[in-house]
Amino acid sequence: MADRSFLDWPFLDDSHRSLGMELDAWCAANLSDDHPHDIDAACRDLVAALGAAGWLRYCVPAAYGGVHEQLDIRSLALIRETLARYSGLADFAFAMQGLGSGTISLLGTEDQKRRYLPDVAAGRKIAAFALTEPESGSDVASMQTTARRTASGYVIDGAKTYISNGGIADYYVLFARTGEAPGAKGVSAFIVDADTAGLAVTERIEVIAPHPLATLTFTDMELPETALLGESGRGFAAAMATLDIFRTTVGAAALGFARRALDEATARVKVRKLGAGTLADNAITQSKLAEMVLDVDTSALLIYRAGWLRDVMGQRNTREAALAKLHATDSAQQVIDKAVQMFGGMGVTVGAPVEALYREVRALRIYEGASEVQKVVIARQHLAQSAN
Ligand SMILES: CC(C)(COP(=O)(O)OP(=O)(O)OC[C@H]1O[C@@H](n2cnc3c(N)ncnc32)[C@H](O)[C@@H]1OP(=O)(O)O)[C@@H](O)C(=O)NCCC(=O)NCCSC(=O)CCS(=O)O
Repeated sequence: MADRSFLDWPFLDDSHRSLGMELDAWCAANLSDDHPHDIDAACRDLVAALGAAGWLRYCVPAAYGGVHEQLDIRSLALIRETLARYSGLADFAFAMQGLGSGTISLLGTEDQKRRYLPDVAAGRKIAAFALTEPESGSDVASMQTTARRTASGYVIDGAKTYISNGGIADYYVLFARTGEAPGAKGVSAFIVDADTAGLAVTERIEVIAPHPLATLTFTDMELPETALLGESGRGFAAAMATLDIFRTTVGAAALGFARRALDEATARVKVRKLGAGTLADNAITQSKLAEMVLDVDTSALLIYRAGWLRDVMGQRNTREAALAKLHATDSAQQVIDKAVQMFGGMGVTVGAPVEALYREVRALRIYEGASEVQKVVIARQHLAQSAN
């Protein structure tokens, strides 16, 4: 049984304690370690199941079928870390409903919110967030996809890649250059239904922890004016504000993977014979276990602090979200690597839980801003704050 004592920490309240316990019970009854062959179908089923059970209601504000008046980062983090302990794909399905609707929750018009958010919360619409391009990953401001203004709306040309849910999404939140100014100030956000003429899924991408992922191209794709999401020219800030919420939850998913690895390793070392005792009696094993416990607890503290700062204190948490993502994803990789080592050959055997965790955790140090980007964000925030 995973350590649940963190639920009593002061960053969380009673609603989080019951959410953590109820979701854990749901996961135990409904999720498995199986590796499905048809990933698209498995994802669709997971979105439908998470929607039917009410967990996706945490992805949208209460006025549109959600639970909290505004997105509660601690709930999102708690859900991601709990799902990730049971199933990487279930965590993925949940995460993308949040990331792919977050900009609408933050900046959408009443009509846009009513059109998309209740369906996202119910699991009836699958969401996606289309930011990364073939020639611009970390450097968002240099994106090349264009949105040309016309009398009736916009015409979009360009490409996006590594788009999660690409190919199965019902709509995409798309970022494109409207050109008010060079760089970050000339980008706008749009909502694009997947069946819009001119949108094509041109490549499906296979990765080490399978999930739906694709390259999209846009050729003379016409959008109405009502597709604009937020103010024209403010799309870069909109993307960053959305990532401020969801980067903390990427850390939480990594934490869930790390907790599972620690549980698997702990159970293993208690029974694995070594000399007259077990691996758990060995000082080197104990040193590794201590480092794993330390990494898990520090990640949890950083994650729930980042959420609390925004949820409760109402403060911008760009710095804290970046710290949480950086530490939780990097250290989860190390926790899982140690667990694999404790399992020996069994740890790299296909189908072993720690083998799957080893593959699942890797992308989290890259997506929603690589570890190197988080360091840039943290250093800039630190320098700006130290100048005051
Ligand atoms: C690396 C970066 C942080 C660098 O950004 P820039 O140097 O190009 O831009 P800045 O000068 O920092 O900011 C420009 C502008 O935006 C405002 N801003 C910046 N951050 C925020 C924020 N958090 N909230 C609100 N506003 C913000 C800033 O104040 C400036 O405005 P003014 O000039 O002051 O008016 C950045 O490029 C970056 O974060 N890169 C990482 C990209 C990334 O995370 N990609 C992830 C893609 S999504 C994904 O991976 C999931 C895909 S899914 O699985 O499908």
